[in-house]
Parts: sequence; structure tokens; C-alpha cells
Amino acid sequence: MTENKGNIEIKNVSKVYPNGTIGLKDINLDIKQGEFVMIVGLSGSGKSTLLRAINRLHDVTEGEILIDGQNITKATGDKLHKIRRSTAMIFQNYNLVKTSSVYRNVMSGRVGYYPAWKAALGLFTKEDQEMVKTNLSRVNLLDKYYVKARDLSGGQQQRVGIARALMQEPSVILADEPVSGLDPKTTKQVMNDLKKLNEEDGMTIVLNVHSIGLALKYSSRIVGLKDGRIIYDKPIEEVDKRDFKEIYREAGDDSHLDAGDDVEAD
Ligand SMILES: Nc1ncnc2c1ncn2[C@@H]1O[C@H](COP(=O)(O)OP(=O)(O)OP(=O)(O)O)[C@@H](O)[C@H]1O
Repeated sequence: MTENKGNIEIKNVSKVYPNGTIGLKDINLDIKQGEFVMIVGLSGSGKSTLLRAINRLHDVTEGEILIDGQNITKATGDKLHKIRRSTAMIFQNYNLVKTSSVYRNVMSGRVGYYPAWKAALGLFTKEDQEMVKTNLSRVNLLDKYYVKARDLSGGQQQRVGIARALMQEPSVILADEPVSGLDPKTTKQVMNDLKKLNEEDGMTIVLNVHSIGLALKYSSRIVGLKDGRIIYDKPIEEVDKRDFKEIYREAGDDSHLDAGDDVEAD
């Protein structure tokens, strides 16, 4: 387990896109090491903007975000690079190089530890090559080592994405709708992989999801967004499914409430 790592402090954060759209409005959120936070909300409520602000794929307009006490919103150069390394991202569309092997895709998660020229020449250490195998074993895909990413199923590609994220040795995993489009069985595998990292390695997980059912099964805390604001924030023990009926029905949409009910957590 990583010591005292994986804490996220979001203070008074707002984000206005260049075209004037408000992405986030005065967000305050304190996430502690080892939490499994699911961000829920209707389409356009700001879930992706929030995740992308945390590792600064997006700059924020106001406020600050601290990862283990280090201000990522202000950091530049080497400092930014190091803070970013500790927050790995998993994407909805997997973001793999489809024509490259599983090995190469997973190793690409390690390039932040190498000077650009060494990474370009593929001069990776023996230890890091072993690390690829270890991480592929963790997601049960070691047998796909030489296979091209395009020849894997969606769920397998997402698990390659998880192995790639692990190569960063992150303390935080940010996952932007990692299971949308996957069938219930595959969803369960991917969610269980993330749960294992959370429970066994103490990694903080922050995950965007459309399905309240999944949030109820896997999270330790649920945060609800609406129009860029936090309108809900409770530890799982205090969550009542009826809370979401109000939030979603208010917007005339209850299609997210039961999705994920056919996925059993182990
Ligand atoms: N690049 C952008 N430029 C302008 N506005 C944007 C941009 N990206 C997102 N937005 C707007 O910011 C708001 C929040 O969008 P965001 O993608 O964070 O929502 P979301 O909750 O993740 O939605 P979804 O569930 O559909 O992915 C929306 O109004 C959206 O239209």
C-alpha cells in the first residue's frame, strides 16, 4: 500500500469553457486515500470536466486542486509532470494504439519515467519489462502479450488500459466512464479489477458513471453533479436509492436508476 498518497483536495474550483459554457461551478471536494468515489449525474452535468480538471487535462478558471498537498493547477514543467504521473487516467474509448501489441500499449504507461529519446528507441529496463507482465497478470491478460490491441474485445482493451495505468505506479486512478458500452459480464470484470486495486493497493479511485446501480454496488462514496455543481455527496452507508429518483426525475429522466442492477459485485 502507498503511504499517505492518493489524497485529492478540490477547492472552490470553477471552469468556464472558452465559448462561455460553464463546466464546473464552485466545486469543493476532499477525497482521501483509498476512497472509491463514483461521480454521477445527467449528461452534461460536468462529470468529465471534473475528472479532467483533477489531472489537468483541462485547466480550471478559478480555484485550486491539490494532489497529496501539491498544487497541480499551478504546477509547471517537471513538477507538473511528476504530479500527473501519480494520477493515471482510464478512458471510455480505451485510448489504445490499436495497431500496436498489448505489450507496447502497456509499456507506454511507463514512458513518463524515461527521457523522450530512450522511450522513442524502446530502451526500457528489464525491471519495467517484468512490470508489464506483472500488471498484465493482474488483469488476467498475460496470454495476450503479443496480440495487437485491435484484436481484443472491448472489455479486454479496457483491462489493457488498466494495466497501462498501473505502469505509472499511480496513487490515484481517474476513470472516465470506463464501462459504458460493455456488456454486464465484462462490466463486472472491469469493475472488479478496479475494486481490487482499491482494496489491495489502497489506490484512490474516482470514476464517472451513468449507472446508479453500479455506483451503489462498488463505491464507498457517491457524489452527484448537476449543472456543474455538487448537489449530492454521501458515504455509501448513508445513501438511499430514493435520493437519486428525486435527482433524476426532477430532470425528467430516470433511465439511469436501474442500469447495472444485473451486475453483481463479488
Ligand atoms: N470543450 C468544450 N467546450 C465547450 N463546452 C464544453 C466542452 N466540453 C464540455 N463542455 C460543456 O460543459 C458541460 C459539462 O460537460 P461534461 O462533458 O463535463 O459533462 P458530463 O457530465 O461528463 O457529460 P456526459 O455524461 O455526457 O459525458 C456541458 O454543458 C458541456 O456541453
